[in-house]
Amino acid sequence: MSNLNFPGAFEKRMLYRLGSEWDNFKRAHEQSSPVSIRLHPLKKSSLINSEQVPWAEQGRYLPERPSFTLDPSFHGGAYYVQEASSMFLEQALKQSIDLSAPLNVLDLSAAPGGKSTHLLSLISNESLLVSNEVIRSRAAILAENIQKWGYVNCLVTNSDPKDFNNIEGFFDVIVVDAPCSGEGLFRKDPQAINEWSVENASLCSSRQKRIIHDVWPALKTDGILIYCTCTYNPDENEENLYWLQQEKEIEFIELNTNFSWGIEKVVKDKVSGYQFYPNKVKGEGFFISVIRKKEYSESATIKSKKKLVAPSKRVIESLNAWVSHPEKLLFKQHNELVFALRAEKTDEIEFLLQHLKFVYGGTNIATVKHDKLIPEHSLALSIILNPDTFNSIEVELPVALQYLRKETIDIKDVEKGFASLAYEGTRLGWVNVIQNRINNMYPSEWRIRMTR
Ligand SMILES: C[S@@+](CC[C@H](N)C(=O)[O-])C[C@H]1O[C@@H](n2cnc3c(N)ncnc32)[C@H](O)[C@@H]1O
Repeated sequence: MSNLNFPGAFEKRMLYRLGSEWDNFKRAHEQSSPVSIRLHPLKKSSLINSEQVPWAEQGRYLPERPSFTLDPSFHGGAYYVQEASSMFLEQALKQSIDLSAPLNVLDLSAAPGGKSTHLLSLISNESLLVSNEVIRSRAAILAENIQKWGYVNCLVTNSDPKDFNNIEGFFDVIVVDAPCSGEGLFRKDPQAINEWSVENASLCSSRQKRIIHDVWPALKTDGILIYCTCTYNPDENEENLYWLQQEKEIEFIELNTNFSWGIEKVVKDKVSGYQFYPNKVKGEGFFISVIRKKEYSESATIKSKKKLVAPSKRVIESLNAWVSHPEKLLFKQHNELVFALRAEKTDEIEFLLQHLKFVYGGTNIATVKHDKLIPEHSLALSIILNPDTFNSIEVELPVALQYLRKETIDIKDVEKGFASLAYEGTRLGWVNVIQNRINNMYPSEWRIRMTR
């Protein structure tokens, strides 16, 4: 990375803001971006011993960028590739709310799923995450990443922020990782420089205000709004929050940051936020602020129409053996598909579905075909699979890659029936072992096309 040409107006503003730090800021953009991942807390990974991201328990820096596409563990959801600064969400949550409580959490602008998978690792099993993305094609990628992460307490939706207007006082936490002018990504993605303009940054600022305004009623009194962007533009950060402070009764939550992390506090009147600069932190540009809603909010009355239907008793009895804690789940069926939801959140999910556009919910368990049950791919990747029910076949890298490319695989001496395929202890999906062959059940739409 070298010789980035910053837009003139950006350079002028940053020079004024950073003063003597400007040269260091520019120099940081001549270095390559640190590579970081966040480990799944319940799956295995050989990358666990890499250097830890100081503000995120499962965050790890890698010495260089490997080919993630050719690492089967990545496809099994053993880790998520995520920029380190944005993992600071963990501190924002841990320092502002009791994460052992059963919470309703909304990630409003969630695709491709970095913050949502992180949230699922942090909240309790009794909590519910609504992971929403307004752009349809991006919502599909989000659903894929959520399935790979394998938690059952999540609902993926494809709604506009204003659809949350009717879900008054429902959420304990709302994360708005707002679409922004992306100045903090200039190093990692120089294309962001070409897309930047004064007009676009100003449009982003107005859109962010509209998003916060639309989603605000859905936050409970005393609930937490975590607002973040990957930009330095004050109009999209502290100025927007200053506007919020003028409009609503709120309180900013101060976070403890270790001096050595290099994070800068931004203060404007009563507004406080935290800014990450690539010359000071080991990560990209980022802004985050944590706000408590102080004004009164009516709480949503959970009246659901109970549209979701249960599968037959016979199906439930069979599937009870497929999952680890069947007593904590409710199975529901839509056409041939049976999926599981956390029992205590089912009414809330039914209520939410009256207002939001459903994409994916809970964990897909099985397809009912005549009187047979065929395990769903999501179940293989999920943390609720009962590991004793199906055979698991551990394979080496070449076979794992053949499997992920959906090619024919040849494994000798395995029992007939459905079995999961695992690489370094992480399940990748299902195979069906029949007489003389093995059916590769990897989803066609997810197969990898890269050969090396
Ligand atoms: C910064 S990205 C989110 C990244 C994501 N939170 C993560 O950690 O992986 C912002 C998201 O906002 C979505 N978005 C775009 N326009 C929006 C709007 N008007 N309201 C809400 N979200 C919007 C984008 O599609 C994009 O997925």
